[in-house]
Amino acid sequence: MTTDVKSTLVLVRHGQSVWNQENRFTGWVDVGLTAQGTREAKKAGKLLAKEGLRFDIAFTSFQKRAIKTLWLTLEGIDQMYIPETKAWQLNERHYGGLTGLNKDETKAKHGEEQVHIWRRSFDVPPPQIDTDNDYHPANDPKYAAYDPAILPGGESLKMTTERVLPYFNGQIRQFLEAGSNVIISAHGNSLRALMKDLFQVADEDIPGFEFPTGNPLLLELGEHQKVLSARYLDEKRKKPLPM
Ligand SMILES: O=C(O)[C@@H](CO)OP(=O)(O)O
Repeated sequence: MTTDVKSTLVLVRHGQSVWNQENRFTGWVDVGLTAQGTREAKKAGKLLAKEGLRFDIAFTSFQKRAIKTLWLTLEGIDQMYIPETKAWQLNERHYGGLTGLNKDETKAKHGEEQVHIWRRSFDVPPPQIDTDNDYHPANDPKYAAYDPAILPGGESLKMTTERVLPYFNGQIRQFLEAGSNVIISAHGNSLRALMKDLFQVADEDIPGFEFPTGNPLLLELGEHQKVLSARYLDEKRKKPLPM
């Protein structure tokens, strides 16, 4: 173990979802895991079990693909007892007017480059949808308790960062500061928002980073949550890291 480690943070992107498999822009649509996604989440638990870590608290989104991934992962390490907080702020980036479209068909219509910009750029949002659109969270009973004005109808990664980071700083950082081990099960882009902050990735470099599904990223953190080490637990399915 690296010296001066104060806490451990594990970030896990949900296992493959039904719309990942169908190659559709998903965002806030609450699709479930596929059979492969379920296997990936169980494997995440097995990989974590080998690390012998004990977690103090878990966080996840309001979306069942991430919630189920958390549950299967915690089951795999026999730590289902830990407190678990769900927050919409950890949801996937809202894909606005692209929601539900097939990614390859969208490339054929708008070009590869435009689709890459929508998917991976820092500050280019997808087309916005109105609050009367079926895909707007204002029409989803899960978000009935929230003011529609704060719920997104299409977000860039930058906009996603603007709700993920205040949540992380206000609700999660205190546990890491106190030396607790924390697991967050979330989504490709809400996790990229966190990665950007934790690794201090420049806006222009963030398109180069993305999370594999169901592969826990284990971060050893020092003082003030400085990243001391980072590695994906499934070596064969890892992606580049900004360190
Ligand atoms: O569709 C989505 O919501 C996300 C994650 O699956 O896709 P992308 O890879 O385009 O960020």
